[in-house]
Amino acid sequence: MRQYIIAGNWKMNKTVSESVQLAKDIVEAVKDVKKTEVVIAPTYLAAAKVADVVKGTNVKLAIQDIHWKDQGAYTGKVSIDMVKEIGAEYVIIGHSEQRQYFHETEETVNLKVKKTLEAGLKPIICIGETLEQRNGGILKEILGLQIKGAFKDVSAEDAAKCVLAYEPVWAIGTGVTATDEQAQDTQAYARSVVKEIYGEAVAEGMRIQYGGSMKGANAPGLLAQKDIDGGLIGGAGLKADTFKAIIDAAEAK
Ligand SMILES: O=C(CO)COP(=O)(O)O
Repeated sequence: MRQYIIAGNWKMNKTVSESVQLAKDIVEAVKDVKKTEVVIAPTYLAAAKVADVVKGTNVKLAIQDIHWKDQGAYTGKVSIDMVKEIGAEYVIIGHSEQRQYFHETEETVNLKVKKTLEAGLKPIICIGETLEQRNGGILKEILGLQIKGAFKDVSAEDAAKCVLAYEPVWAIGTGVTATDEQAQDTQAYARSVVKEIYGEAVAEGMRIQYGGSMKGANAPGLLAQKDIDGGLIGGAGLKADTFKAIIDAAEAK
């Protein structure tokens, strides 16, 4: 049985004080959640203060990105040691917004995955196709490249610590969700690629989140699918009650 993981990716939303407040609201809202792993990913600026809020609670901290170098002259970037020191457990890597707007490539995703694992933290590796790619019939090819690229030279033991997040680009922030069937079919395919690389045990153990306009109303249908093990939530993660509605759907399974 794979444990559901519901993660709120706050993206470039919330000031530091707003982030602290939202973290407090979420901690309070989920204090009785037992089965589901709950994760939040604030901005860099708010991360250390949010870390203090979630310490000792059942809410875990993720960071939205890292640089793969240990330290040095990389203006604007944050290293894995900085992230580790404040107690983050997860790092979101390869988000489609990073890929679209900030030159993220399969190679940089792979470097970040390896750096995160080396430091003992867990990557949430985002994959997903654009509408043009889906309509052009290259969905499987794209996912195959993304998954194989992310896991290049990563051992099976390390791969087993990773979470995959399938986020169709056309469903992010658009209000258009993949249907239960589209998400299930694609995620089953993603799992088959993991199996091809690492075999049955790693593939069956790996959690694969769905992301893209997930909310309380569509979460029960999505989370009922065999290969959907949670959600990476954008918009609905910015309020404790809408985030909690998705967690409730996971808890009810
Ligand atoms: O990109 C996402 C999470 O990383 C999904 O965002 P939305 O839930 O706003 O569509």
